[in-house]
Amino acid sequence: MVDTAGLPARSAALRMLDAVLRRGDTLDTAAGAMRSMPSSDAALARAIASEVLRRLTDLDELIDSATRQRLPDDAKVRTVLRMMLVQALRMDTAPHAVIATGLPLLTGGPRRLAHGVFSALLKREAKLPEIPTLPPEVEARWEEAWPDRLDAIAAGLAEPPLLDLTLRNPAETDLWAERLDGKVLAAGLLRLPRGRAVDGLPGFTEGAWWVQDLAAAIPAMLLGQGEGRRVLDLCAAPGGKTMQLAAAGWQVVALDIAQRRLERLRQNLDRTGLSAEIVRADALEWSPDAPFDAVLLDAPCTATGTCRRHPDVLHRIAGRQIADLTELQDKLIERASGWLKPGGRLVYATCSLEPEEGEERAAKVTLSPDPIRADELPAGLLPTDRGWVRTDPGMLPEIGGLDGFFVARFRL
Ligand SMILES: C[S@@+](CC[C@H](N)C(=O)[O-])C[C@H]1O[C@@H](n2cnc3c(N)ncnc32)[C@H](O)[C@@H]1O
Repeated sequence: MVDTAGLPARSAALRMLDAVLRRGDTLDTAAGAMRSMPSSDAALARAIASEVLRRLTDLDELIDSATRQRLPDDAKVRTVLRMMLVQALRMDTAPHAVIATGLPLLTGGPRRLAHGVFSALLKREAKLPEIPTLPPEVEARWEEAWPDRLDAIAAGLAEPPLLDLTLRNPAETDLWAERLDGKVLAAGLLRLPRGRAVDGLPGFTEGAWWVQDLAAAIPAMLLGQGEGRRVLDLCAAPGGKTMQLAAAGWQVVALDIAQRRLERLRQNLDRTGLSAEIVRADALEWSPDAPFDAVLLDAPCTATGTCRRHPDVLHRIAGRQIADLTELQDKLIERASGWLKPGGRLVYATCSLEPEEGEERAAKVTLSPDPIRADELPAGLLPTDRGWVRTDPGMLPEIGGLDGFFVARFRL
């Protein structure tokens, strides 16, 4: 009997890939359209689509080696073949199951072609390289920006990331490490194996923690304990850093422009029992009534530093988006700098691997530098010569890596 139980997940993965590669949607947006599917199918669809996006360059090279005429980049048969190959070569799916759930996505000639190419490559014992090959434009960009880090960054992309949690109460780090069987990354930060359903884990319902990559936890850590002082979390939603700041005793004003993301911020605060004043506004037009002791600006960016969990950024982001965002980042920094009390601190962060969105923006800030010290950072990370933090997915490989982030701190 032909096993086609997995067909809806493959069909959804195909739609997700089409949305990302042809329409330029984010993987999150494409996955959002799968909301009505059973969660196990949606999770499998996302895993297949993510793995294809992570390995696209190498998958296409295999496909091209087995076709007489090059298939167009956007041909459906190419995308189906990418999915079939990634499942067989990276996801341990048995070839007969791959065929049974892949070929029904096609009809006629393309179906025969996919069958032939897939079988020929398997017969030839084709393999994908351990370390993914980056798409040429990304490789060129990062080669120029990080010539010594390029191989490590690509190696960091080979596997999806582990599951990092930030605890509401860092004093309970050992307790939650034991309950969740997690590894302690730093006070208040745990790392768990991937693939566990987050909402079923101990402590989720009571809001003892939230999901946040190790690198994403650094910016708020650099403002220390709030002791009742006022901080503006500028570009706050969905609120990972708002919760960190509130848990560290800051009185937080959490501002963002996006209503839906702010709803998630509200839900996150409700679940964790933490509080913040929520403001929905365009930061380019809003002004506060009184200056703040600190501003954390986690600026909108290309998010290329999150390429391990969002491999769509490897295929969607080009120079034009980077240029548009740097303009917005400069404006946000300028406004945020004007909202500080004397002696107040600004932390600027982006989850980007593009120096234009990090180092180049920080170099233009007119506030006084407030260099970050090694003892403020999780073990194994060091500040740069200028007292900034630069992480990339190839760092800390012994514990499973971390997202790419840039963080700088200034003082008025
Ligand atoms: C990197 S995300 C913030 C992530 C958040 N800090 C966290 O830790 O969960 C950037 C945010 O900037 C917001 N944003 C973009 N342009 C904005 C603007 N002009 N005014 C206010 N927020 C803006 C987006 O809606 C998005 O939520």
